[in-house]
Amino acid sequence: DRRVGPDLGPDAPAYPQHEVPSWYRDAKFGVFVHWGLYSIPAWARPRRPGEHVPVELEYHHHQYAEWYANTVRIPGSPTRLLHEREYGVGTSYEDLADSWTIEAFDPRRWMRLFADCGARYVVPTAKHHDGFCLWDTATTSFSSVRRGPRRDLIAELAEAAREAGLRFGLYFSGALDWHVSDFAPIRSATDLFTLRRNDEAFARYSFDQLMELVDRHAPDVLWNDVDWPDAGKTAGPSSLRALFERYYEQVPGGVVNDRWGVPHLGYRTREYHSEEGVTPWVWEATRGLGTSFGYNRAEDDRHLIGHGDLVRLLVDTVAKNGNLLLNIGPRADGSLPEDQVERLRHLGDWLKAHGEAIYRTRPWVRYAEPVGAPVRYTVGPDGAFHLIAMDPSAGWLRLADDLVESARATASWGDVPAVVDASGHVTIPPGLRGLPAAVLTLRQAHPGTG
Ligand SMILES: CC(=O)NC[C@H]1N[C@@H](C)[C@@H](O)[C@@H](O)[C@@H]1O
Repeated sequence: DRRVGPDLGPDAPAYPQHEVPSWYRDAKFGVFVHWGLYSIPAWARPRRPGEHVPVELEYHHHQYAEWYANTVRIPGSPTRLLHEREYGVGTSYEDLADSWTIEAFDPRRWMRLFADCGARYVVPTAKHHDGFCLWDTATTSFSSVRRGPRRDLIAELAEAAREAGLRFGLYFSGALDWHVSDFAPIRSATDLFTLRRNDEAFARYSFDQLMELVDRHAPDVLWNDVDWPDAGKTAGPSSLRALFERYYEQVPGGVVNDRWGVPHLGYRTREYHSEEGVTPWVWEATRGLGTSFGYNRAEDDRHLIGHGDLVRLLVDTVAKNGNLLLNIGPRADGSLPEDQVERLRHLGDWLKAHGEAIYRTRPWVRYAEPVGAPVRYTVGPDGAFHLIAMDPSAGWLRLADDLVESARATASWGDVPAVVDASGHVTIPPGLRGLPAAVLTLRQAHPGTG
């Protein structure tokens, strides 16, 4: 029962054409940061990987800690019970704003870490569904400048990101803002579509907020979430069309995602999912390191993706023409959870050794083989062809027929020549068998260059 979008009628705006910029396609790896009031309670009912939650409990047991403001309002939810126990019945979620202190916040350290771990862009939340603004906005007093930290966190993050050589994007919750809505809590997928404002005043509010951020920081990525208020989807000075036109004018190398609810997008997004194969469109896989974007203190190492699986997730995504936007959920005080940092560093170490097979590459005509050892393919800007073995511990693999000839002539594991026999059997050097993925590079032009 997905709500049919508004009938935009004959005056439906014509949206600007805008290519996904090559910096974005070359970047391959970005860091998402969900940080806000929800990081104070930092709690959602932990969901074990693969656990099935019946659809009627989806929202009652929401695994996203950043949804606390909604979950806490569902009578009897585990979040409501925890909140009453820890904060008392009389404390609202919004009251927490005044208790937010960020004594451990060090934006330069964050950005140096992300850059050192191989990220090329960073996308922090400017405003999530709770409506709390992390920048010096003139549109509301519900912000990190007027409450709690009394600091313009987006400005500090923007400066630190660019100082660290990172592209700087912004996440914005276009459709949901629970501070300026007074609906009942969302308890189903249907509620998610019906319990939201679509009026002109809200469309203008969202437009004004996002334009403040565009005018002030010229973000390289506009990462809108869920949808946009319907009243902003028709013609008018504060319409989405006007927003895109102003954005592209001010940020010619900028890029938007695909969650605006109108027939305009930059790259497509997949959340905790992947594409099936190489796609003609540019896309981005996003997920938390665990089952939540906002920090969830109820999660432990068992809930987080394995170090090796994280490397293979990036490789698989890139081979399918995607980027990975990996989320970090800082604690309220601005410190970064050690188990998250550890995975980021492990990915960074792999990228330091094998980044040539990732950055600035493009997919080949196929991303993998239907049978045989799991491999992924990428093609470098210089024509170098990379076969990435996804299970080096097997010790060997058999090349597809169309690769054997060029492999026998030029293949190497880094600077170690590869041992390839006439049947395409190639040995994986023992020293590489402990890696999460090993890279065989063919330097010579090969069949089917993508
Ligand atoms: C598919 C979709 O609309 N997801 C919304 C979801 N996006 C994540 C990146 C987080 O920000 C969630 O809190 C948000 O609800």
